[in-house]
Amino acid sequence: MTGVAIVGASGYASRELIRILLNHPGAEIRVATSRQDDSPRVDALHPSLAGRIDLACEPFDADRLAERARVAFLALPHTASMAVVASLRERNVRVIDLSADYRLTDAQIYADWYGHTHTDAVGLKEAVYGLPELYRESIPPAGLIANPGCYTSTSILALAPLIRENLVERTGIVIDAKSGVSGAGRSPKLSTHFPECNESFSAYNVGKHRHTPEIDQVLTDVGCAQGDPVEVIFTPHLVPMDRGIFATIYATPRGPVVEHDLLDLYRSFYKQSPFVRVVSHLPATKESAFTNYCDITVRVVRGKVVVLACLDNLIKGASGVAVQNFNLMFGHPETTGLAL
Ligand SMILES: NC(=O)C1=CN([C@@H]2O[C@H](COP(=O)(O)OP(=O)(O)OC[C@H]3O[C@@H](n4cnc5c(N)ncnc54)[C@H](OP(=O)(O)O)[C@@H]3O)[C@@H](O)[C@H]2O)C=CC1
Ligand SMILES: CC(=O)N[C@@H](CCC(=O)OP(=O)(O)O)C(=O)O
Repeated sequence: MTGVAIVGASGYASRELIRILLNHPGAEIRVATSRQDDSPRVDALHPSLAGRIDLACEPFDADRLAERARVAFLALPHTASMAVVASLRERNVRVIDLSADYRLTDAQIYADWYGHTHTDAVGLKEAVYGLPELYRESIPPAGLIANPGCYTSTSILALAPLIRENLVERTGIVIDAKSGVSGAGRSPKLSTHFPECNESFSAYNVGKHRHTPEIDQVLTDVGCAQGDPVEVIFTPHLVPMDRGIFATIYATPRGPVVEHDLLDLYRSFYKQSPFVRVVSHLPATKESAFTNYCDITVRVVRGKVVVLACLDNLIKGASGVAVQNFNLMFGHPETTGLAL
């Protein structure tokens, strides 16, 4: 049994993570942290967990955490993660970071898109990008996992087969993505206040969303045999639903393409990946909600390739993939605990 710590236990991603780990035969949650003064019980923070966990939150303390846990899941906002990772790695605690702090390999690109200087160069070097479908071999020995973002997982999984096989142009790929409101986290903000977002559908951060360089970086790596960098046009939207990401992606083929051949390519590309379902119908967020699946299909429309993909932002986009990474790091079958 592996002792686990949940750092930032009061948030939405943590709630899902705790729910999954409570059913995991190889994990025991021994530490939960929060900055709240009164040491709240986890089930007081998340009433849906009532009767399932008997643990109170405590302030973050690396020494006390390392006495009880071999791995820490960090569900903190970006910049808060990089402030604690070194203290955990020095104590030999393995880290799965759900924030964006270790996903971009270049500190300057991080500063350009996040508006903060990166303060942990050692961690940036050590981090492994935790998208098992693409980096399964690198994850088992990793000390620090950069868990991918929710929009990014959807977009990267949707495009990886086309990029790896060099079937589409690498610039001018349009990713039109929509997210449910839980994607913005639990802390209240004006844009996610009920009267602002209910019955409303809006785009945001057009041309400057911080997931753009993450998608570019990973897809460029996926297609590195062919050299040219990938540059996507990524437009996120907020939709008035609780959870789910849906991406409609348009790419220009480099030569003639046939829809059923593309579907075969996707099936073959993901045949070892239990959480990617290549479907022939048009997927919907309801079909992947509360699961660790990413559902993908592909169409050819008037000479363009159109890929449609969706997943649950809190599970396959955050906590579920974090548990996939935990499984690979600690020698469990990748699907353990994830038959949701
Ligand atoms: N929501 C989603 O769909 C996804 C989220 N992520 C990432 O996962 C991480 C967690 O997201 P989510 O659960 O949605 O966020 P929430 O806002 O719901 O929770 C974050 C938690 O972190 C703690 N926290 C906030 N600020 C600080 C700080 N400065 N220092 C220490 N702790 C802090 C808070 O706990 P307290 O106040 O009790 O200390 C808070 O509950 C984020 O990095 C997010 O980008 C990734 C993919 C998808
Ligand atoms: C709806 C909404 O606001 N979504 C968040 C992204 C979700 C998330 O937190 O993902 P990362 O960890 O990858 O940043 C946003 O656009 O910033």
